[in-house]
Amino acid sequence: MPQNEETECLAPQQETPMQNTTKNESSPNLTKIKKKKPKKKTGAPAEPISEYYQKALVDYPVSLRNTKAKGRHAAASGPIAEGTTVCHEQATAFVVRSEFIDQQCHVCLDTLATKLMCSDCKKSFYCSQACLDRDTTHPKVCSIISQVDTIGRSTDTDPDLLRLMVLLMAERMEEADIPEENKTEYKPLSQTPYWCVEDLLSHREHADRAFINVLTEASQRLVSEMPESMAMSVDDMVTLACRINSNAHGLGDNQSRNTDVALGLFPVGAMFFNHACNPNTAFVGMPNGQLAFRTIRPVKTDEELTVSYIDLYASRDERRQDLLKTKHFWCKCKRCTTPMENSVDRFLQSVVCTSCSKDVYVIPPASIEELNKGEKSLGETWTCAGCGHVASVSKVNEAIEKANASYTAGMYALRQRRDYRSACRQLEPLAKTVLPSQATKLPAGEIHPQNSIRLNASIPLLNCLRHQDNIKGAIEVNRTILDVLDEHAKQSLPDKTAEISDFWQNLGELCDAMAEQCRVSGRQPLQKKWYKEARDAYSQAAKVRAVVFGPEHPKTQFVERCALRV
Ligand SMILES: C[S@@+](CC[C@H](N)C(=O)[O-])C[C@H]1O[C@@H](n2cnc3c(N)ncnc32)[C@H](O)[C@@H]1O
Repeated sequence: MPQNEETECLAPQQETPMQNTTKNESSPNLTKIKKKKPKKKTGAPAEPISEYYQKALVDYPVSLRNTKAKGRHAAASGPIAEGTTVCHEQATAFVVRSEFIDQQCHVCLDTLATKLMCSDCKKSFYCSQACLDRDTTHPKVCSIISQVDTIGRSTDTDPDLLRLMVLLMAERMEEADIPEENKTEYKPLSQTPYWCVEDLLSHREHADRAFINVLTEASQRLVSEMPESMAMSVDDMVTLACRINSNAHGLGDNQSRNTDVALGLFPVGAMFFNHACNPNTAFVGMPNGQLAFRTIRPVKTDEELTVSYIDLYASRDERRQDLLKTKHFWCKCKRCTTPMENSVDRFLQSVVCTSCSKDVYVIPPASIEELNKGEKSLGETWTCAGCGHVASVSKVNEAIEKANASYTAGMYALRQRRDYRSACRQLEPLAKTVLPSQATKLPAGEIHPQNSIRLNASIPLLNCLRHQDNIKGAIEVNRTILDVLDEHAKQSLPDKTAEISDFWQNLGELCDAMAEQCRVSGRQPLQKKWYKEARDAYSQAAKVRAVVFGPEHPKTQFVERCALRV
């Protein structure tokens, strides 16, 4: 059922004008009139869920709901153990991102050893004749795809978005002949039909004017390359692009770390899995353009199944800004509504108290208006959540500004000058830290060990150290990252995520490399020690991946094989 986007979206921008209207209407007379209480959003059902979606999820322990308070969402129909698949879907369409276009198979997403390339557009790549034969859509869109990069460049539009639009329009064309009554038919793991895409929220009303303008131009150009049977109105194409922006999911490759190598539209998952900043479910890319939603913790009956659309370890202000900008809503999940002084969020953006050296000064979160304007008032003083010590904002902020300056300088050295030494000098002090579980007192007046800037600095630092062949240094940073993620998990954030498994795999590879160095230099006892460390790290990666991705997933099996090999 198409949704009413105005009532469905819980975006704050819509609430603000409504409040203003009430204010403007108040006149002296109104004091005599009883003010109507604003209607509270309740758990009452909104529109019923279409039969197709019920069938698509009938084999999973979920109940599909549509309430005024939460919109369409999935809840647990009974208690669910961690590591349970709660939705598994074949994309209506997906594309390999431009950056990886000749590195992954466009059908199964395997990393390409041998490459079969479409000789006409030179934009479509396959690992085997079997995959090439399975791609029955490509011949219909090949000539349009060959124009996408040129159109993207000249209109300043993302070519990946344009390619996905073209593939979706080809799917729409294929469906034109299916009788209406057959449209609710569902075959397990068959591609979700295009008509479901039209049920998705578009948030077009919130889209940037400049984005709509460039898309209008790009759509006009694309449509001129298409046969009439595939074309749709430019206006509908712009709405389709907005739907993709609000609902598409990234897909990782089949073997390695969590890089998004592809982008797909999965209407069932996108429609029923809302966001929470401390989710109980993760979405994971599967081979062949499929997406699975799997629980990462035990879930109680009736609990909503939620995923995170954004970086879990970003500060509250950063997460809110990201969600407002990209998804157009103000998150009201438990993590976001717990007072700062009781929430893990206070550590992600603050400085260790100079009086107790245990807790941090609470930095009040920004308001919607401040985030929309990009300006935040800091106030005069901040208070420590642990001992109540009051500090002047300028003092606390000095440490934050210093850390930000080091981070910016490090990233500039890395990205603009490829100066790995200088990048390391700037980033290293941010990455090194004493953790709360390892000391009774933390370094007073410094950014907290869990401050998000430390994680942001540690990841590029790891790459710099690897680049300089400083494997020992990289192992130390990798271990600190895992310890910081463990601290977060102790304060209720998930302890099993794709990122955590990636850092265990990374540690395994680094220890493996150390063992190899010892083998070459004939240091046998050390070689043994490093192999054991590598084995342990790969086994940890496998344990986490068995929950997040499932035991059958190629990524889980890959690290299991690594653990057996070393
Ligand atoms: C991928 S869709 C999620 C599915 C959505 N419930 C639907 O009915 O189509 C993303 C959009 O859902 C809404 N949404 C998701 N999580 C939300 C949350 N925690 N609070 C408010 N709105 C949310 C926002 O409008 C967001 O842009």
